[in-house]
Amino acid sequence: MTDADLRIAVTGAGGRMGREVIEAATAREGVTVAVAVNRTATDSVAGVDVADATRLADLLAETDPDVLVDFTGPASAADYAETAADAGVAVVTGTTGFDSGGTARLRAASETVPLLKASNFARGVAALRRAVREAVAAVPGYDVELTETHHHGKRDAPSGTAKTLLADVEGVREDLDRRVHGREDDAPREPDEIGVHARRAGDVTGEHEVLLAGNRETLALTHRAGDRGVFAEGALDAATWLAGRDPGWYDFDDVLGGKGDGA
Ligand SMILES: NC(=O)C1=CN([C@@H]2O[C@H](COP(=O)(O)OP(=O)(O)OC[C@H]3O[C@@H](n4cnc5c(N)ncnc54)[C@H](OP(=O)(O)O)[C@@H]3O)[C@@H](O)[C@H]2O)C=CC1
Ligand SMILES: O=C(O)C1=N[C@H](C(=O)O)C[C@H](O)C1
Repeated sequence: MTDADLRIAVTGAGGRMGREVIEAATAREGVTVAVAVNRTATDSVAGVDVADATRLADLLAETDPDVLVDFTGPASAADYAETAADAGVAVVTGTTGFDSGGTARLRAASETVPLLKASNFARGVAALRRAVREAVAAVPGYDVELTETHHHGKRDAPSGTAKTLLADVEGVREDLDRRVHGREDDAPREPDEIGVHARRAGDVTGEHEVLLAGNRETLALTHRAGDRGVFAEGALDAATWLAGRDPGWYDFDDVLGGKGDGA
């Protein structure tokens, strides 16, 4: 499927990311917002009417979009994914903060429809993840500290991207088996720790830094998102790629790596 015939549904249409997705979609040639919903009453966004989210199932049945794009909260994202699965609509979710039960609900939905989940839709973060895995492997024994900074409206901490990066580090360094969140103690750092620091301030869009230190040197790998458009564009790229795929669980690397292209 190409951009030319992509029709999307947007949940959380009144939120920071929902608005950004609608604005990016209406600006992108060939993409149509078929449905937009929000929990609380919301005026139209970029000329797109926003309906009450309780009507989502009916609206999906009426309009039959290709992909539902969700940036909401973990409880609603799981609900919306199930509603989309019931309607046979593919799901792209960028929502973060799922517990194991929420993730299991998404996994169950992915047995019925294609579902793509990513904690970060910036291409630079995909590159950061690769760089982090390579760097961590290249300097065994170095201390690893991860710091993320976000706007003061963000609810979940640490960020979904931070958790993804932590899993990446732990996948390479099995000796790092203890996440230390913040640091408040009277003891030196232990070698099995990964320090995790979440900062919330002002309107920072999103920053992630992985610091490696040892052997009289430091190496810092950092990504800064300039604005939310970068996430919205990545989510639309993901939606375009996902439409028409087989049911299953996909991530943003599948889109960037071209896995399954032409299918
Ligand atoms: N993967 C990525 O690249 C990115 C992911 N995110 C993630 O996207 C999510 C949303 O972020 P952001 O847009 O900044 O958040 P906002 O708080 O600005 O918006 C959240 C939206 O979700 C809705 N919502 C939240 N909880 C519920 C619920 N229980 N039931 C129904 N609707 C609900 C809100 O509705 P209402 O208006 O009624 O409150 C609102 O429309 C977060 O998890 C964030 O981490 C953010 C940026 C990039
Ligand atoms: O809530 C946000 O704003 C962001 N959330 C995502 C996360 O939790 O990693 C991605 C991005 O950093 C912005």
